[in-house]
Amino acid sequence: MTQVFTSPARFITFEGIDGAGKSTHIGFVADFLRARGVALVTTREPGGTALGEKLRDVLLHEKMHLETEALLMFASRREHIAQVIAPALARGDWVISDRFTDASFAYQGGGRGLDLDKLAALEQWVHPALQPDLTLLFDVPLEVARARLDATRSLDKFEQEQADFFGATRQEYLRRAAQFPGRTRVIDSTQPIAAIERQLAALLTALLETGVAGAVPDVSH
Ligand SMILES: Nc1ncnc2c1ncn2[C@@H]1O[C@H](COP(=O)(O)OP(=O)(O)O)[C@@H](O)[C@H]1O
Ligand SMILES: Cc1cn([C@H]2C[C@H](O)[C@@H](COP(=O)(O)OP(=O)(O)O)O2)c(=O)[nH]c1=O
Repeated sequence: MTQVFTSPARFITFEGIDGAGKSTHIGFVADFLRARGVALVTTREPGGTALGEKLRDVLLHEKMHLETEALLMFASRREHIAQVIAPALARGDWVISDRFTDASFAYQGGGRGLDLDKLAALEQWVHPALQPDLTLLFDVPLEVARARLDATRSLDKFEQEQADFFGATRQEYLRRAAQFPGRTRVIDSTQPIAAIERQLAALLTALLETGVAGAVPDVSH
């Protein structure tokens, strides 16, 4: 089925602790939307621009002061918004970003303990008027995420953190989800991939048809 989709552009972000399954599902969501005529850009943070990818390399592999880390995340984000996100939305394209500002609250705020007021000030500075229209938070217990990571890849600076770091990161993600229920949908990422895909398909169908994603459906039966 192909249809020309003419609703306003949408900004969708994917969030979750490392190993929750974001990368696994971004391709599914992008394919699902493209098949329905949506023009979209997929991108990621930190990164998404030439400068941002250089900052990503530094951020993922070098030790630095916590506030330097937070500032570089937002510096990368500023460039990303200017070069990629804002122009795409202005053209009418949708944008799917693997992480955005919720990740800074979760990792630098929750995980590392940076004062949330400082992050709120950076958020207000860098994107006072921009928020995602839909945030998909892939939520799993730490043990599940850790087992998935151990099975698949060598770990970067963040992924080498310990359980208490990811516990606090997950809690801050869930706090942000509760703070912004209008845009956030929490996906139980312990489910099989096929079940998660059914939930995502239902959310996206509702978004395309009504402009609102609706509640995460129960697909257990
Ligand atoms: N629902 C799931 N059930 C089982 N394995 C999964 C599920 N989601 C992801 N995985 C696997 O877990 C690993 C990490 O997933 P990934 O999407 O890379 O996580 P993230 O991008 O959130 O760090 C991959 O090997 C992926 O195949
Ligand atoms: C966007 C962002 C990411 N991060 C971290 C979370 C991740 O551990 C790391 C890179 O994210 P990610 O692209 O999800 O890693 P991977 O490619 O291994 O799946 O950056 C922050 O700490 N703060 C931020 O604001």
